[in-house]
Amino acid sequence: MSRIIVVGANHAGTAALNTILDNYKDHEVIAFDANTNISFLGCGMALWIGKQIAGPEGLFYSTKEKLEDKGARIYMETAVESIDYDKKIVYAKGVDGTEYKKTYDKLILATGSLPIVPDIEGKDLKNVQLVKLYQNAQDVIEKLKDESIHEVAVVGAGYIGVELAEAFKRWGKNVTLIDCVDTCLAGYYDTEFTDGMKEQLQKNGVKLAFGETVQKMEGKDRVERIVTDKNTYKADMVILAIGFKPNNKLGEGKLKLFRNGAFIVDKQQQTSLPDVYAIGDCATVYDNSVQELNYIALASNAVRSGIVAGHNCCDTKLESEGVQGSNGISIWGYNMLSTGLTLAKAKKLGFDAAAADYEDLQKPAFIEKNNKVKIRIVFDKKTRIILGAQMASDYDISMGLHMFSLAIQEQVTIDKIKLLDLFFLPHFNQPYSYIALAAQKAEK
Ligand SMILES: Cc1cc2nc3c(=O)[nH]c(=O)nc-3n(C[C@H](O)[C@H](O)[C@H](O)COP(=O)(O)OP(=O)(O)OC[C@H]3O[C@@H](n4cnc5c(N)ncnc54)[C@H](O)[C@@H]3O)c2cc1C
Ligand SMILES: NC(=O)c1ccc[n+]([C@@H]2O[C@H](COP(=O)([O-])OP(=O)(O)OC[C@H]3O[C@@H](n4cnc5c(N)ncnc54)[C@H](O)[C@@H]3O)[C@@H](O)[C@H]2O)c1
Repeated sequence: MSRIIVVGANHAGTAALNTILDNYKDHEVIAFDANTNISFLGCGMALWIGKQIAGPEGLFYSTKEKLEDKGARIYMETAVESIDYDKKIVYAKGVDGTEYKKTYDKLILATGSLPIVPDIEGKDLKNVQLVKLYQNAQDVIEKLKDESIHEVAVVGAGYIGVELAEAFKRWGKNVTLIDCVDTCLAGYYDTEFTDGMKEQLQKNGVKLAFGETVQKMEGKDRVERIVTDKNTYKADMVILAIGFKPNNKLGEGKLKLFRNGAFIVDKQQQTSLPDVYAIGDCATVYDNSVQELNYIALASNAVRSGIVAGHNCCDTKLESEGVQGSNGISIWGYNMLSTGLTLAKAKKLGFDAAAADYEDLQKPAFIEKNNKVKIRIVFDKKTRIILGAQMASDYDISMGLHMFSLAIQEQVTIDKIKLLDLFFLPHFNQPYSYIALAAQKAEK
């Protein structure tokens, strides 16, 4: 019986474990996780902190017991400290001091990511918080109950920062959202779209400090102020949310790394060493929008990569379809979605790119309860291939984005969308869809 060891049992690890345990019976399956919990949905953290859900209970979909019932052996609060890749041995240590030495036939690294911490003065002051783990959310919620905390500064207006800005306003705190670039969500949307989110944040009382670089945080014991190159803001709590980096410690010097340190994997999730796979936030993805390797830390990518590695580990050849980095956000009911490249990013990467934009009502004008919707399709002017799409509305337009994700994956041209058969029912949409109308505006 061959032995598969999985290191890390959050989204990617759990997906791999379930794939192996549900489909294959002739393997001994062992997993180690350094944390106390499995499968924590960080995506629900802002909803929990913002009191939009009653508690964290629903934010977990698996446990040690569930996985062990299926036949695995799961060691929680047990960190893998080193791996001898030549002898195929994993060395781990539990919080109680117990040491483990286990050989493997196949190894899956699912060690995830770590929040990037800027190396600035004051980063170790009390109430300077990261938000990644279940325990981080618990800490933040405890601190929010402290009535002496009025001013919250959030550094990084990416996905986590924007979602948490809303959550803190829901507690009635004064929130300053700081980003070094001059808008929010700049990695995912062009200015024409981020302007809508800026407006939504301001309308709901979030103070925006965009285009400002944080230089230090000050305070005696607890943080009191945050200093940027342009201003100083009062801050009783500071959230650092400036992105993730891959947790690659176990592969250093042994596995080939991407430019940001992620384990380079092929479409079967195999690393540069045979029998060693890497999945989720610690690994690269194949990005169909640029047709090359990339790093995109998302739970959606993590679970798919776990499935792929699970099958390949058990000798069923399965290749990833690649990804587009499809993503979405909903802030006080304003929904934004994107996939692939923004126009700005496409141009920066050297594509001769253009955007086709359209704005409309979601439903026919005779429907009273109606919402504005905005769409942008980014395409390559030479090949006409769709490179990206962005959508925004206070209507739930999320399903529309999936089609663009597939279009990018399959390298569809924008001209194919112009007369595409899109269903119509007045309860949902218009006979002449804004998706097709946007495509028809694509310059020749
Ligand atoms: C606040 C927040 C909101 C998010 N919202 C979304 C969203 O809406 N949509 C989306 O797609 N993504 C979202 N994400 C990103 C998503 O959570 C990550 O992409 C996802 O968690 C990656 O899963 P993973 O299993 O690869 O890694 P991780 O979640 O980082 O898990 C890695 C696991 O490995 C364990 N581990 C690490 N090193 C060791 C070791 N040496 N030994 C043993 N165990 C180890 C850790 O304890 C951990 O359990 C969000 C993230 C955050 C923080
Ligand atoms: N809804 C979702 O899908 C969702 C929600 C939360 C997190 N996530 C994912 O989790 C990962 C981490 O999220 P995140 O919000 O930390 O990263 P992010 O990449 O979304 O945003 C980071 C932000 O920090 C800014 N920044 C970088 N360095 C800075 C500095 N020194 N000072 C000030 N600002 C700085 C960037 O300009 C960017 O706006 C991402 O991959 C994200 O996509 C996804």
